Amino acid sequence: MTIPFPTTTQAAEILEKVRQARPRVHCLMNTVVQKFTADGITVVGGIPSMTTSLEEIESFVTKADALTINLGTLDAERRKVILLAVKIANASGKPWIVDPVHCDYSPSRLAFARELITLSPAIVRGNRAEMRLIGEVPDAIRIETGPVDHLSDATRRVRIVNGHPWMAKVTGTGCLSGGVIAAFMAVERDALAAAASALAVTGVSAELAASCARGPGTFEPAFLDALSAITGEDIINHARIENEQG
Ligand SMILES: Nc1ncnc2c1ncn2[C@@H]1O[C@H](COP(=O)(O)OP(=O)(O)OP(=O)(O)O)[C@@H](O)[C@H]1O
Ligand SMILES: Cc1ncsc1CCO
Ligand SMILES: [Mg+2]
Repeated sequence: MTIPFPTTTQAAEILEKVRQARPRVHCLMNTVVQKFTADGITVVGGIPSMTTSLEEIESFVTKADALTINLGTLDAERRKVILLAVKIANASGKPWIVDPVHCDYSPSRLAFARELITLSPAIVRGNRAEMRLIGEVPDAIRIETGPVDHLSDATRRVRIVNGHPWMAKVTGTGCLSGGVIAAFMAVERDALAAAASALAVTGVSAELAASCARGPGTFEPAFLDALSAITGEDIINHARIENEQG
Protein backbone atom coordinates (compact mmCIF):
# COMPACT_ATOMS: atom_id res chain seq x y z
CA MET A 1 0.00 0.00 0.00
CA THR A 2 1.35 3.47 -0.81
CA ILE A 3 1.13 6.14 1.86
CA PRO A 4 -0.60 9.28 0.58
CA PHE A 5 1.81 12.21 0.38
CA PRO A 6 1.07 14.41 2.24
CA THR A 7 -1.42 12.65 4.51
CA THR A 8 -4.74 14.37 5.11
CA THR A 9 -3.60 14.92 8.71
CA GLN A 10 -0.49 16.76 7.44
CA ALA A 11 -2.69 18.87 5.16
CA ALA A 12 -4.86 19.80 8.16
CA GLU A 13 -1.72 20.68 10.16
CA ILE A 14 -0.36 22.92 7.39
CA LEU A 15 -3.70 24.78 7.23
CA GLU A 16 -3.52 25.30 11.00
CA LYS A 17 0.03 26.65 10.63
CA VAL A 18 -1.22 29.19 8.07
CA ARG A 19 -3.96 30.29 10.47
CA GLN A 20 -1.45 30.66 13.32
CA ALA A 21 1.40 32.29 11.38
CA ARG A 22 -0.74 34.59 9.17
CA PRO A 23 1.85 34.71 6.35
CA ARG A 24 2.08 37.77 4.11
CA VAL A 25 1.58 36.96 0.45
CA HIS A 26 2.47 39.52 -2.18
CA CYS A 27 0.47 39.07 -5.37
CA LEU A 28 1.34 40.38 -8.81
CA MET A 29 -2.16 39.36 -9.82
CA ASN A 30 -4.09 40.03 -13.02
CA THR A 31 -6.58 42.91 -12.84
CA VAL A 32 -9.60 40.61 -13.35
CA VAL A 33 -9.50 38.70 -10.06
CA GLN A 34 -7.50 40.82 -7.64
CA LYS A 35 -10.34 41.09 -5.10
CA PHE A 36 -11.32 37.42 -5.26
CA THR A 37 -7.68 36.33 -4.82
CA ALA A 38 -7.06 38.74 -1.95
CA ASP A 39 -10.25 37.51 -0.25
CA GLY A 40 -9.20 33.87 -0.72
CA ILE A 41 -5.82 34.49 0.91
CA THR A 42 -7.44 36.43 3.76
CA VAL A 43 -10.13 33.89 4.61
CA VAL A 44 -7.68 31.00 4.59
CA GLY A 45 -5.55 32.87 7.14
CA GLY A 46 -2.93 34.85 5.20
CA ILE A 47 -2.42 38.57 4.62
CA PRO A 48 -2.45 39.66 0.97
CA SER A 49 -0.81 42.70 -0.64
CA MET A 50 -1.38 43.56 -4.27
CA THR A 51 0.62 46.60 -5.42
CA THR A 52 2.25 46.51 -8.85
CA SER A 53 4.19 49.73 -8.41
CA LEU A 54 7.79 49.53 -9.65
CA GLU A 55 8.90 52.00 -6.97
CA GLU A 56 7.42 49.99 -4.12
CA ILE A 57 7.86 46.37 -5.16
CA GLU A 58 11.19 45.92 -3.37
CA SER A 59 9.68 46.94 0.00
CA PHE A 60 6.60 44.78 -0.48
CA VAL A 61 8.47 41.62 -1.55
CA THR A 62 11.00 42.12 1.24
CA LYS A 63 8.17 42.22 3.80
CA ALA A 64 6.30 39.27 2.24
CA ASP A 65 6.72 35.61 3.17
CA ALA A 66 5.86 34.36 -0.33
CA LEU A 67 5.06 35.73 -3.76
CA THR A 68 2.55 34.79 -6.45
CA ILE A 69 3.02 35.93 -10.03
CA ASN A 70 0.15 35.77 -12.50
CA LEU A 71 0.49 36.67 -16.17
CA GLY A 72 -3.24 37.18 -16.85
CA THR A 73 -3.09 40.89 -17.75
CA LEU A 74 0.49 41.29 -18.84
CA ASP A 75 1.95 44.50 -20.28
CA ALA A 76 5.39 46.10 -20.55
CA GLU A 77 5.25 47.68 -17.07
CA ARG A 78 4.18 44.39 -15.48
CA ARG A 79 6.99 42.52 -17.13
CA LYS A 80 9.44 44.94 -15.50
CA VAL A 81 7.86 44.72 -12.07
CA ILE A 82 7.62 40.92 -12.25
CA LEU A 83 11.32 40.57 -13.10
CA LEU A 84 12.28 42.90 -10.25
CA ALA A 85 10.01 41.08 -7.78
CA VAL A 86 11.53 37.72 -8.78
CA LYS A 87 15.05 39.08 -8.33
CA ILE A 88 14.22 40.30 -4.82
CA ALA A 89 12.39 37.10 -3.89
CA ASN A 90 15.34 34.99 -5.05
CA ALA A 91 17.88 37.18 -3.25
CA SER A 92 15.93 36.93 0.00
CA GLY A 93 14.97 33.25 -0.30
CA LYS A 94 11.20 33.82 -0.58
CA PRO A 95 9.29 31.06 -2.36
CA TRP A 96 7.31 32.08 -5.44
CA ILE A 97 4.81 30.53 -7.78
CA VAL A 98 4.05 31.52 -11.35
CA ASP A 99 0.71 31.10 -13.15
CA PRO A 100 1.29 31.36 -16.93
CA VAL A 101 -2.31 32.46 -17.65
CA HIS A 102 -3.19 32.41 -21.36
CA CYS A 103 0.36 31.54 -22.46
CA ASP A 104 -1.45 29.39 -25.01
CA TYR A 105 -2.92 32.57 -26.61
CA SER A 106 0.27 34.55 -27.18
CA PRO A 107 3.78 33.51 -28.26
CA SER A 108 5.37 36.50 -26.50
CA ARG A 109 3.62 35.58 -23.24
CA LEU A 110 4.73 31.98 -23.61
CA ALA A 111 8.33 33.17 -24.11
CA PHE A 112 8.06 35.34 -20.99
CA ALA A 113 6.63 32.44 -18.98
CA ARG A 114 9.55 30.28 -20.12
CA GLU A 115 11.99 33.02 -19.14
CA LEU A 116 10.46 33.14 -15.66
CA ILE A 117 10.70 29.37 -15.36
CA THR A 118 14.50 29.65 -15.81
CA LEU A 119 14.58 31.97 -12.77
CA SER A 120 13.80 29.22 -10.23
CA PRO A 121 10.15 29.46 -9.22
CA ALA A 122 9.22 26.89 -6.58
CA ILE A 123 6.04 26.07 -8.52
CA VAL A 124 4.49 26.55 -11.95
CA ARG A 125 0.68 26.10 -11.98
CA GLY A 126 -1.68 26.34 -14.89
CA ASN A 127 -4.68 24.73 -16.47
CA ARG A 128 -4.43 21.89 -18.95
CA ALA A 129 -4.05 23.98 -22.11
CA GLU A 130 -1.41 26.22 -20.55
CA MET A 131 0.62 23.39 -19.03
CA ARG A 132 0.54 21.42 -22.28
CA LEU A 133 2.58 24.23 -23.86
CA ILE A 134 4.78 24.75 -20.81
CA GLY A 135 5.70 21.05 -20.86
CA GLU A 136 8.13 19.70 -18.29
CA VAL A 137 9.59 22.02 -15.66
CA PRO A 138 12.65 20.09 -14.48
CA ASP A 139 13.69 22.36 -11.59
CA ALA A 140 10.28 23.32 -10.21
CA ILE A 141 7.10 21.66 -9.06
CA ARG A 142 4.65 21.34 -11.93
CA ILE A 143 0.93 21.62 -11.24
CA GLU A 144 -1.77 21.06 -13.83
CA THR A 145 -5.23 21.78 -12.40
CA GLY A 146 -8.57 20.59 -13.72
CA PRO A 147 -11.23 18.07 -12.62
CA VAL A 148 -8.24 16.30 -11.02
CA ASP A 149 -5.12 18.27 -10.06
CA HIS A 150 -1.77 16.69 -10.98
CA LEU A 151 1.32 17.77 -9.04
CA SER A 152 4.85 16.54 -9.61
CA ASP A 153 8.49 17.20 -8.85
CA ALA A 154 11.55 15.24 -9.96
CA THR A 155 10.68 12.21 -7.85
CA ARG A 156 7.08 12.48 -6.63
CA ARG A 157 3.64 12.60 -8.22
CA VAL A 158 0.47 13.45 -6.34
CA ARG A 159 -3.09 14.04 -7.44
CA ILE A 160 -5.91 15.84 -5.69
CA VAL A 161 -9.32 14.50 -6.60
CA ASN A 162 -11.40 17.09 -4.73
CA GLY A 163 -13.23 20.08 -6.23
CA HIS A 164 -16.49 20.84 -8.01
CA PRO A 165 -17.36 21.70 -11.66
CA TRP A 166 -18.65 25.13 -10.53
CA MET A 167 -15.01 26.05 -9.83
CA ALA A 168 -14.53 26.18 -13.60
CA LYS A 169 -17.62 28.45 -13.91
CA VAL A 170 -16.25 31.13 -11.60
CA THR A 171 -13.44 33.18 -13.17
CA GLY A 172 -10.27 33.07 -11.13
CA THR A 173 -10.44 29.95 -8.98
CA GLY A 174 -7.10 28.90 -10.51
CA CYS A 175 -5.61 32.35 -9.91
CA LEU A 176 -6.89 32.28 -6.32
CA SER A 177 -5.30 28.86 -5.83
CA GLY A 178 -1.93 30.45 -6.70
CA GLY A 179 -2.39 32.86 -3.80
CA VAL A 180 -3.47 30.12 -1.39
CA ILE A 181 -0.57 27.88 -2.47
CA ALA A 182 1.84 30.77 -1.79
CA ALA A 183 0.40 31.17 1.73
CA PHE A 184 0.93 27.44 2.35
CA MET A 185 4.50 27.57 0.95
CA ALA A 186 5.27 30.35 3.41
CA VAL A 187 4.73 27.98 6.36
CA GLU A 188 5.83 24.64 4.85
CA ARG A 189 9.29 24.27 3.29
CA ASP A 190 8.32 21.21 1.25
CA ALA A 191 6.56 23.07 -1.57
CA LEU A 192 4.93 19.89 -2.94
CA ALA A 193 3.36 19.12 0.45
CA ALA A 194 2.32 22.78 0.74
CA ALA A 195 0.70 22.86 -2.71
CA ALA A 196 -1.05 19.50 -2.35
CA SER A 197 -2.46 20.63 1.00
CA ALA A 198 -3.58 23.98 -0.41
CA LEU A 199 -5.37 22.32 -3.33
CA ALA A 200 -6.99 19.77 -1.00
CA VAL A 201 -8.23 22.65 1.18
CA THR A 202 -9.64 24.59 -1.80
CA GLY A 203 -11.12 21.43 -3.31
CA VAL A 204 -12.86 20.30 -0.12
CA SER A 205 -14.05 23.89 0.50
CA ALA A 206 -15.57 23.90 -2.99
CA GLU A 207 -17.43 20.65 -2.27
CA LEU A 208 -18.80 22.01 1.01
CA ALA A 209 -19.78 25.29 -0.70
CA ALA A 210 -21.51 23.55 -3.62
CA SER A 211 -23.73 21.63 -1.23
CA CYS A 212 -25.35 24.91 -0.14
CA ALA A 213 -25.15 26.96 -3.39
CA ARG A 214 -27.64 27.12 -6.29
CA GLY A 215 -25.18 27.75 -9.12
CA PRO A 216 -21.90 29.52 -9.91
CA GLY A 217 -23.20 32.92 -8.70
CA THR A 218 -24.07 31.76 -5.21
CA PHE A 219 -21.14 29.32 -5.22
CA GLU A 220 -18.55 32.14 -5.29
CA PRO A 221 -19.38 33.68 -1.88
CA ALA A 222 -20.19 30.23 -0.45
CA PHE A 223 -16.69 29.11 -1.49
CA LEU A 224 -15.11 32.00 0.46
CA ASP A 225 -17.34 31.15 3.44
CA ALA A 226 -16.24 27.51 3.27
CA LEU A 227 -12.53 28.40 2.94
CA SER A 228 -12.91 30.51 6.05
CA ALA A 229 -14.81 27.88 8.05
CA ILE A 230 -13.13 24.64 6.94
CA THR A 231 -11.78 22.58 9.82
CA GLY A 232 -8.97 20.09 10.11
CA GLU A 233 -11.65 17.43 10.59
CA ASP A 234 -13.29 18.39 7.26
CA ILE A 235 -9.94 17.88 5.54
CA ILE A 236 -9.24 14.56 7.28
CA ASN A 237 -12.74 13.33 6.40
CA HIS A 238 -13.00 14.56 2.79
CA ALA A 239 -9.55 15.23 1.25
CA ARG A 240 -8.60 12.82 -1.52
CA ILE A 241 -4.83 13.07 -1.86
CA GLU A 242 -3.46 10.22 -3.93
CA ASN A 243 0.02 9.16 -4.94
CA GLU A 244 0.55 8.61 -8.63
CA GLN A 245 2.97 5.92 -9.66
CA GLY A 246 5.69 6.30 -12.27
N1 LIG B 1 -14.55 19.99 -13.41
C1 LIG B 1 -13.93 20.26 -12.23
N2 LIG B 1 -14.18 19.52 -11.15
C2 LIG B 1 -13.58 19.77 -9.98
N3 LIG B 1 -12.67 20.78 -9.78
C3 LIG B 1 -12.37 21.54 -10.82
C4 LIG B 1 -12.97 21.34 -12.12
N4 LIG B 1 -12.46 22.26 -12.97
C5 LIG B 1 -11.60 23.00 -12.26
N5 LIG B 1 -11.52 22.58 -10.97
C6 LIG B 1 -10.73 23.18 -9.90
O1 LIG B 1 -10.79 24.58 -10.10
C7 LIG B 1 -9.55 25.21 -9.79
C8 LIG B 1 -9.07 25.99 -11.00
O2 LIG B 1 -8.66 25.07 -11.98
P1 LIG B 1 -8.66 25.41 -13.53
O3 LIG B 1 -7.84 24.36 -14.18
O4 LIG B 1 -10.08 25.61 -13.98
O5 LIG B 1 -7.85 26.78 -13.51
P2 LIG B 1 -7.80 28.00 -14.49
O6 LIG B 1 -8.35 27.64 -15.84
O7 LIG B 1 -6.42 28.51 -14.45
O8 LIG B 1 -8.77 29.04 -13.77
P3 LIG B 1 -8.78 30.63 -13.84
O9 LIG B 1 -7.86 31.03 -14.97
O10 LIG B 1 -10.21 31.01 -14.07
O11 LIG B 1 -8.27 31.13 -12.54
C9 LIG B 1 -8.61 24.09 -9.35
O12 LIG B 1 -8.57 24.08 -7.94
C10 LIG B 1 -9.26 22.82 -9.90
O13 LIG B 1 -9.03 21.73 -9.07
C1 LIG C 1 -10.36 36.02 -17.91
C2 LIG C 1 -9.03 36.54 -17.61
N1 LIG C 1 -8.35 37.30 -18.53
C3 LIG C 1 -7.16 37.68 -18.08
S1 LIG C 1 -6.82 37.12 -16.53
C4 LIG C 1 -8.31 36.35 -16.41
C5 LIG C 1 -8.71 35.63 -15.19
C6 LIG C 1 -8.64 34.18 -15.22
O1 LIG C 1 -7.58 33.58 -15.80
MG1 LIG D 1 -5.75 30.32 -15.10
